[in-house]
Amino acid sequence: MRKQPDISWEEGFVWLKDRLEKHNISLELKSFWPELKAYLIAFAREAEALNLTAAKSRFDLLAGPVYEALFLAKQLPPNITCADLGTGAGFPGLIVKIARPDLKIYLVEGYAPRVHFMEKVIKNLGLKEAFPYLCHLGFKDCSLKVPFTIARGYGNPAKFAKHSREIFKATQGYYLWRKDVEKGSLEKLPLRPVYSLPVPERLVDLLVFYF
Ligand SMILES: C[S@@+](CC[C@H](N)C(=O)[O-])C[C@H]1O[C@@H](n2cnc3c(N)ncnc32)[C@H](O)[C@@H]1O
Repeated sequence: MRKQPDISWEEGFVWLKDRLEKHNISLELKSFWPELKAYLIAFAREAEALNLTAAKSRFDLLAGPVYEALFLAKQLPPNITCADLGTGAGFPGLIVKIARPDLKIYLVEGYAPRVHFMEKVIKNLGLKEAFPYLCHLGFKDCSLKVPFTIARGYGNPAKFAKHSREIFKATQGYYLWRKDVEKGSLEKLPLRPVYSLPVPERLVDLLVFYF
């Protein structure tokens, strides 16, 4: 089968801006696009070395994790401190930070090379109040406490709720639940989300927990 040509960064910008506008996600993409693009280029370059499956194309990256992270970024209250659990190379936390500079974010990850990658990106972009944090949660002690947690792809919503509450003593958590990947039903969760928001045009719900 012939490989589809990918879109250019310019086309990607227009596509993403249109999608955000279409769904009333009022973020000023133009103001943080240079940092976002620089981060995604670094990610695409190193994803394989970090044992992360790179998105198949630039378009997949923008239409999937980036768009979902921006949807989440729009929902978060101003000036909060939060931790992204199992952030990998920075999804969604680093994207949220780039779009929402008012937030203080800890990027918690158990695999050291991914933490080193985020340290490098943060330094190169000159981001303030973004802190990669190496810890294998549930296996190593974690002294970090935060009022808010976020995550995507952390295994399942139950693990997210348990670690948010028990390890971080968080009072609220926002979880991007990929329903096609993480099977299960919300009825069976030990703690139900207070509400969930469908991410438009994705098989993803943003679950909002009060712990
Ligand atoms: C499926 S990846 C998802 C990465 C990213 N959040 C995303 O949406 O693309 C899960 C990540 O969580 C990390 N992780 C899983 N369990 C963890 C734990 N208990 N403590 C710290 N990191 C964990 C893994 O190392 C991996 O980088």
